[in-house]
Parts: sequence; structure tokens; C-alpha cells
Amino acid sequence: MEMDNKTDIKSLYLPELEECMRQRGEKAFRAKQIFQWMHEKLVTDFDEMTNLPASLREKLKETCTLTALTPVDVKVSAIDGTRKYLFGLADGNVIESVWMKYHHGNSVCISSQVGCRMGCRFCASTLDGLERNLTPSEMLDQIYRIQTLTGERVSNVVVMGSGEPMDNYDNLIRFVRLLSGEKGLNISQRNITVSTCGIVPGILKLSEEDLQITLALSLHAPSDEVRKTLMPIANRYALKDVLSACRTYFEKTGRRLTFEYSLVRGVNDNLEEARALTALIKDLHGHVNLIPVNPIKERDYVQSGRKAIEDFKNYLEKNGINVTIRREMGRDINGACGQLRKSYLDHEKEG
Ligand SMILES: C[S@@+](CC[C@H](N)C(=O)[O-])C[C@H]1O[C@@H](n2cnc3c(N)ncnc32)[C@H](O)[C@@H]1O
Ligand code: SF4
Repeated sequence: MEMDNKTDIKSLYLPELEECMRQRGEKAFRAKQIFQWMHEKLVTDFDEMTNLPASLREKLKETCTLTALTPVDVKVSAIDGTRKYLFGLADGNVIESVWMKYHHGNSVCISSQVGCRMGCRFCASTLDGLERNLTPSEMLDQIYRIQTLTGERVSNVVVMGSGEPMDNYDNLIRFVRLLSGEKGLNISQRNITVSTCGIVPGILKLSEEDLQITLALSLHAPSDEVRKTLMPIANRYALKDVLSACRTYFEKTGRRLTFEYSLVRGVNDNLEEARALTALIKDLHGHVNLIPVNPIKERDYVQSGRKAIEDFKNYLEKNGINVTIRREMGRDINGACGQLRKSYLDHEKEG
């Protein structure tokens, strides 16, 4: 966890931080104090760590970084209070995160990479490719900053913002363990969902981690043929292998799966596809989340009509599949994931 030869201490597990303190000639209990300042009190500056001697704070400033994202912009939905944050990173990159209020608590959707290299056809996050992976501390700090800015506790986290989490695997795992750790925000692993476009080795590895998180698979089509037209990753991993990996995840963890299915008019939304989808996942005990595709100006995909969406849902339901239509949160604030960042970058280029 070295950045510019400085240690990214917010990405360290407690025993690693203790070792880091020992190397600097400090007592191990200092690590506990610092860990608490970072992960419970959510401070953004070493000078706020008031129970540390000034000399240690200076030493930390010289040799360590304390990741703290800077809010660049926030859009608040007049419809449902959803907030979309644009955060600046230390290297000048920007990322977006979303805060949503549900009756069961507050949920944050975080980005796992700056951009994405997976190239899904309807997704704004991938239009400029992948810039870089986010560090564990940059993933955590999206939640920490939002909790501080809203003043409200976050109880659910979904890794469904820009980026493919399995393409940043080690940082993702560290992030999940720090976020759910007893000495951090202590968010239950059952309230953490990781969404993937279907990277088979990543899913299999995740099933061995002894984690209780929910796995969401971006399925989007019941056949390789249609899936390939929407998601280039389908050329690498066949559906039968992706679903077999999902089955392994379910068997190893006991966690029910979520299948995301973005409905695109005339592409994947007819009843023939609903039938094929039912056959494909029937014995996987999963839950289908239908997402009316959110059109982006760079592509010409169109959202399915209300009736087609309802018919699709009813077909699945009648055939024993647990299904919901995703409520469109923050419809009025540049909806699709990656779009706020994209319009910010385009504006910067023009300016
Ligand atoms: C942005 S991705 C991030 C997580 C991961 N990379 C994945 O693909 O599952 C989260 C979900 O949003 C969906 N998505 C992306 N762009 C969308 C759009 N314009 N309309 C509807 N859903 C979209 C993706 O297909 C995926 O199911
Ligand atoms: S849908 Fe997910 S994997 Fe596909 S380009 Fe967007 S962020 Fe990447």
C-alpha cells in the first residue's frame, strides 16, 4: 500500500498498521488510536487526531497519506432525495457515488474504478475506457464522506457504480473486510452487494473468501448470442460457465444471487426471452432485478415500454421467479451510472 513512496494507511488492516507503527519506532497502541480516527471517527486530517503527540502527527504527514476525497459537485433529486456526488481524488481524477434513502436505511452505491475497460454497450462508465483502479481507501472514503456530509448512518453498500469490481479484485476484498470490520463502520456483510459483468475466475475466487456478501450478476440476456451484442465480456466467458460459477458461489456461501437484467427495447425484452431466462435460472434460487435501461446520448438504445416491462415481469413471476423492477432513484439528476462524471469531463474539455 505505497503511494508516491508514502504509505496509504487507510487501506491497511489493523495488524499491518501496528507493524507500520513499530517500523516508525512507535508503540502498537498508537495504531489502534489512528485506526479509530480513520474508520470510526472518519477524520480527514492527521491534525484532527488530537490524542497523538504532535511529533507523531508530523511523522505521519511525512511518511503516510490519509485518503480524503473532495466533494466537487452534488446533485439532489427533487423527487426522492437521492444524492449524486462527484468526488475529486488526490491525482485530479473524479468519480461518482450515489446516496439513496430507502425505508430500510440509507444505501450508498460506490465506484470501484476510474472508468471501466469492459465496454458494455449501454454504459456511460466505459465510454472513455479505464483510467485506473481505486484503492481500498478510495472506495471506503466514498462512504465515509457521504456519511459525514449527510450526517446519517449508511447501512447498505452496493458496488454498482463505475468500474468492474472483479477487475480490481484484491482492493475489493480489502475494502469489504475493512468496511465490515468490527473496528470500522461495521456494516454487515449481508448488507454489501458486489455486482459483476461475469468474470468467471473472479466469481470462483470470491466464493472461497468466506464472505457473506451478496453477489449480483449482470446477466442482461438469456443467450450468449444476444449477450455478446450488449457486453463484450460475453465473448470471453460463456453463459453456462458464468452461471456455473454463480452456482458455486451460492453453494459455498449459502447467499442467494441477484441477476440484473437491463431491459432494452427490441433487444432483450420480448416474452421469448423471458421464457429463456426462466429456464436458465430456475433452479438457481436467485432474484431478478429488472432495470429499465437508462438511455445515454452516445448510444441509441431505447428503454422498453411500460407494458413490455410489466409483461416481462409477470411472465417471470408466474413461472416461479422472484422478480422486482428497480425503482428509478434520482431520475431527475442525470440518472445512468457514470453519466455525471462523463458530463463533467466533457465540460472540462470544452472549457
Ligand atoms: C455500472 S455496473 C457496475 C458493476 C459491474 N461492472 C457490472 O457490470 O455489474 C452496475 C449495473 O448497472 C448497469 N447499467 C450500466 N449502464 C446502464 C444503463 N445505462 N441503464 C441501465 N443499467 C445500466 C450494468 O449493466 C450493471 O448491471
Ligand atoms: S456495465 Fe459494469 S462492466 Fe460494463 S462497462 Fe459498465 S461498469 Fe463496466
